Amino acid sequence: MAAERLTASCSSASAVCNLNINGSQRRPVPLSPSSRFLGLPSRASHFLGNLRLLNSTSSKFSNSCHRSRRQFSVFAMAADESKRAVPLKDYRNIGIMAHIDAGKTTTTERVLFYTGRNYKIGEVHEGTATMDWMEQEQERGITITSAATTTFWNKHRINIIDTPGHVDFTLEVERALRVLDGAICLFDSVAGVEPQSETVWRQADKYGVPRICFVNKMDRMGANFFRTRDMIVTNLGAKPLVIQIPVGAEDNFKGVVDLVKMKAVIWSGEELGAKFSYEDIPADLQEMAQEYRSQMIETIVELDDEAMESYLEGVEPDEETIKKLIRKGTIAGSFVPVLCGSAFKNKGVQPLLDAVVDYLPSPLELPAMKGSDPENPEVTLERAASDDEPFAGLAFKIMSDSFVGSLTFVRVYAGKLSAGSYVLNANKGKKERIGRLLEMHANSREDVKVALAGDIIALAGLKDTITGETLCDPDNPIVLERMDFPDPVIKVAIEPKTKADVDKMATGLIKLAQEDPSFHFSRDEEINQTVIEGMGELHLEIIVDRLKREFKVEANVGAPQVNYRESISKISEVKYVHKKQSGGQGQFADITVRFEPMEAGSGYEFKSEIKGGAVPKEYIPGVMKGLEECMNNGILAGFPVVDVRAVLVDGSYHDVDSSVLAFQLAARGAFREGIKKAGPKMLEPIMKVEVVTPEEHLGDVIGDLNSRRGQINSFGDKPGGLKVVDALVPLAEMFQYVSTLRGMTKGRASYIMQLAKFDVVPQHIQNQLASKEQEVAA
Ligand SMILES: Nc1nc2c(ncn2[C@@H]2O[C@H](COP(=O)(O)OP(=O)(O)OP(=O)(O)O)[C@@H](O)[C@H]2O)c(=O)[nH]1
Repeated sequence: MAAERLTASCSSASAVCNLNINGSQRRPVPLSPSSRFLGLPSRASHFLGNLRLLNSTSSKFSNSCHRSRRQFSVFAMAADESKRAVPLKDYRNIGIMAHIDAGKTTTTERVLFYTGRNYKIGEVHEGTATMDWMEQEQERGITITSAATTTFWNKHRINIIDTPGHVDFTLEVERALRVLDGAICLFDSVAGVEPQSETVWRQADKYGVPRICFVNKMDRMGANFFRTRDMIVTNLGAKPLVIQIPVGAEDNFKGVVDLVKMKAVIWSGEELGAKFSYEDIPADLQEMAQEYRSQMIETIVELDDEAMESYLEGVEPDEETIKKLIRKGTIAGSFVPVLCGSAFKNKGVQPLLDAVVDYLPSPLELPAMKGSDPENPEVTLERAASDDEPFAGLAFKIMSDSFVGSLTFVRVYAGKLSAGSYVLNANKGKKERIGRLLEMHANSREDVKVALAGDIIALAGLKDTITGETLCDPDNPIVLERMDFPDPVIKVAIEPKTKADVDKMATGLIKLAQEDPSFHFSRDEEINQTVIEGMGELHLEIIVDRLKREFKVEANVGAPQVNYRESISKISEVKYVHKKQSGGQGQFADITVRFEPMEAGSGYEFKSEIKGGAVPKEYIPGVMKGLEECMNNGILAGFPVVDVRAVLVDGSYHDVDSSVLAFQLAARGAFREGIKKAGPKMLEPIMKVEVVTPEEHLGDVIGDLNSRRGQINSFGDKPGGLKVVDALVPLAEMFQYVSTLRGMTKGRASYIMQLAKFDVVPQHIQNQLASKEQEVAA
């Protein structure tokens, strides 16, 4: 099962994104009713099956959560009165990040159990035994995940925000990381640091999210805590701070040595709720425990002069100081505390929760949220985490909901939000009425009247807000820093099967695009075609499946195509004069534009260096419009042009004959000539691919990757006598790879892939793409 799930994780190329429902799409994308998506159930359903599998346990525990509503009501009452039941310093907004199968769901369920939800836990592994269980999941669909769950530990309120197990949907991870304050990073102690952990780790670095690591599955054959610790150094470039060491391993895993207390924590059994006790450190571990404790203390005293001085004089810091310093270093990102356990065998979860409380930050310990003034984007504004600040929150997820239509999940950064009030969507400049405020607990919900700074809340009935937008106090507008949504890398044409499907499809596409900024669609009336774009095959398969299931749309879907880009390699400067005199008023515009290559991922930028009104202000929008139109249609094969800055350097005008339109047309001419002179090039998405295969198929796997224009970067070993191959391969060569790999290795190999970079397309392929474009244009 693990291999199957791993395989499923890959083909979608890993996700991410921008909402662009109006983007222009001139070139027709072939549509063959063959439907690799709708007509080919095998692979699609394999993927979807796996997704359902992921959701299944959340639904199990979600249902069970209804049983413990009383606890929530207590909180809700306090919130109704705008009083804090839990001080903000005792909030922890956290996520659990992991490579697929590392045990995120199992750990989350244990967390919910030990934090007071007295229900029978649904074991992930039980479900995998029967297909019935997956069918049941199919019934439930893929929309039942919750985005946030609230629970309590040692009087602290812990909001756990979903980060999906499936890093294919990187956007999901990205937006979760954007709104959480700390994270638990889970590793499988046998596999160590796996590629998707590396990806999420880098994302967490990007958002500066403090982390603690939990080396899970210590009961598994081949478990190795210290190897995983070393991989945290080599693969992640992080500084681990070992604060526990395991007592035993594999079948003999009994508990942990807590290096802060210098006590062994031993569990009496492995059943749910098994008791644990603090005991003396076993004799055979005393030396090792002492060594790791010394390392821990030497690391942390560096953060505090006084503690360092005492330590040098031979005085060890006391428990309280040790905890304070671990907390300080964790929040500052100086190191990552490393713990271990076995979620499945119910060992190590309670100390993990203690570590969340002890070492991860409350909203108060993080820098104030930054944003900009919507009226004047150059002005930076801040909102501190406080109920007394003006309200500011970020919508980070939209979810369809069968009861209330759609739910918008908002992280409240500052101020209070009341049911029935009006807030400003600062990105759109529109007011939204807050209908119901719902506090989510897995799949159950509780109406509350007020949400406070630090809360994660679901809003029902918002009309215009999409993921990534800021809601704020209308009298104190602010646009909070947006999340990054990289552009989609593949696209397919989609055509409704019947007239009745046309409207339903439009409604469905709009709703899905609102939920998922990594999904774009566009409609070209001229060629009567709708194209959907996403981050990979799996991503678009899910979209098509959701159109079918949730919006009852039957559609034909074409084969996937890569979203190529065009760019330039050097600076060019052109003077272009647009001049026409055909009786009556003429047209005149004269501009000089410099085109400069920019760093990868920079998109397109326009700058004006006009001095002394050489081109009057009122004509500059014409130049901008002309250039922008052209940027959607590169000169090589009509793909969007990226990473280019266009600078309007100089120009002249005519008092009578100049107009906005004349400057727009001049800009188009300047674009054509300027890009031609700037060394135009075509770019394609390159995927980082990792294939895990039995040794006997290694040769075939490598030969096949080479034939796909792959560049093999490294080989390695995996537990179980498996080989791992790391390669960079163009996405265009990876369609259908899952079935080739399966055939080649009798289903024994698996792979994952994610977007690594955009790179120049080899000349012969550029020529093919360009001649295809010419055929289409003709
Ligand atoms: N032996 C052992 N198995 C575990 C442990 N934790 C989880 N598992 C098993 O590992 C498999 C994957 O666990 P999940 O909790 O679904 O892992 P996940 O990270 O949520 O997986 P995705 O949601 O698919 O990414 C299941 O069969 C679990 O029963 C553990 O501590 N020890």
